[in-house]
Amino acid sequence: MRTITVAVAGASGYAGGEVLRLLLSHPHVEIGALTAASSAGTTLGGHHPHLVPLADRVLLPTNNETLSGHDVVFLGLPHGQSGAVAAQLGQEALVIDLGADFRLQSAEDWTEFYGGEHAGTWPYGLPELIVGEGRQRDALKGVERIAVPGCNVTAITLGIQPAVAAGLVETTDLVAVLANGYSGAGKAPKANLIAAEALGAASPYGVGGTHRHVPEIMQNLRLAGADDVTISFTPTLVPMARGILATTTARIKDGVDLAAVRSAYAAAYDDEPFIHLLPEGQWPTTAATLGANSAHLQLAIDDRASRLVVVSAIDNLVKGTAGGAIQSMNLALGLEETTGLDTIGLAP
Ligand SMILES: NC(=O)C1=CN([C@@H]2O[C@H](COP(=O)(O)OP(=O)(O)OC[C@H]3O[C@@H](n4cnc5c(N)ncnc54)[C@H](OP(=O)(O)O)[C@@H]3O)[C@@H](O)[C@H]2O)C=CC1
Ligand SMILES: CC(=O)N[C@@H](CCC(=O)OP(=O)(O)O)C(=O)O
Repeated sequence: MRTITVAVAGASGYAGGEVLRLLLSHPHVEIGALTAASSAGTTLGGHHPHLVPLADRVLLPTNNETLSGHDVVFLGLPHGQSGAVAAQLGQEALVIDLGADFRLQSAEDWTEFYGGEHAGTWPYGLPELIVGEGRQRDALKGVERIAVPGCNVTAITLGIQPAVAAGLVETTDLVAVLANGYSGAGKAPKANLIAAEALGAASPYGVGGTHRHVPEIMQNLRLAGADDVTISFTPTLVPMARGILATTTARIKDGVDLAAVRSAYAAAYDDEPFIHLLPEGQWPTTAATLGANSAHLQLAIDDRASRLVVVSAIDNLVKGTAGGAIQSMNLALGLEETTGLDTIGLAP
């Protein structure tokens, strides 16, 4: 197998750093240019001291000159910045955007939730997404562009899509709440992340159907088979560095019991290397997924409320971003999908 050269734009950020941490264990990858914006000229070690083998690498400015000549370019840039950078890159490189710019199919949704001009739509990098009778992985082979999903979207989609695809639940009054670690917000200082106020507190954000991941979740569940989707989604920031614990509930259809639901989830996920439906009675925790490209799921039926309850846990930076991105890269390049990725978490 030839060596794959990889450049990472936004290497000083959390998502770019996590791509590099994982790629350092990828057997076929050689790490090329690392770029940033205001951090250009500094060394990577000053931003990511844990990436010891790359500590002395100097960050370059982000432009066509520094990013060209690689087989793969990862873009870990703030929303709205990837379009302009990607437009300069030729088709010879596989470009993988970790941001939101190319995820949505609807330009109206983009303008409503992000504002401004929609950059376009790229093949969506969630290999396990159920699309009709198939999986999204089939659409990723040989592609030159990939849009990596939002991390909250990944946790919720993986949690509820088997029930939607199997027609076991109503899809017009889905409810999802989740707890989210701070790293999901990126490294730039933000008002709601001042340590003295946020440490020790759980605080909601994006309340009232305003979070920009709502249209992306709906897009996925339509692909999974829902004719009509409505979801009320509320994230909460909790004082942990990484991790997402999502609880998604849906009104269960008459006559559907837990055995039928478990069997639909087993059929959907038994062959998936990174998705684990836990044994009955065992509940997902973020800790068990930290550092791993895993999603852990568990199910219950709330009989009194007639609702299916699905709890899903991921590491936002791994299965939610960098790990999912590398899984999709492997598929696009014709490598074994699991290359360089593992399922072993970092608990406690
Ligand atoms: N954090 C997470 O859990 C997840 C993040 N993502 C997505 O990944 C992307 C990056 O997020 P994250 O790493 O958290 O953000 P960070 O704020 O941690 O990092 C942003 C990076 O982008 C660079 N940058 C900023 N502006 C520009 C620009 N105009 N041109 C080039 N580089 C620029 C920064 O460089 P400098 O140091 O010079 O400022 C930095 O390297 C976002 O789109 C985010 O939504 C997706 C899923 C999950
Ligand atoms: C804590 C926190 O703010 N989390 C972010 C995670 C979003 C994310 O990383 O996904 P994108 O690529 O779409 O930005 C949020 O919920 O908006």
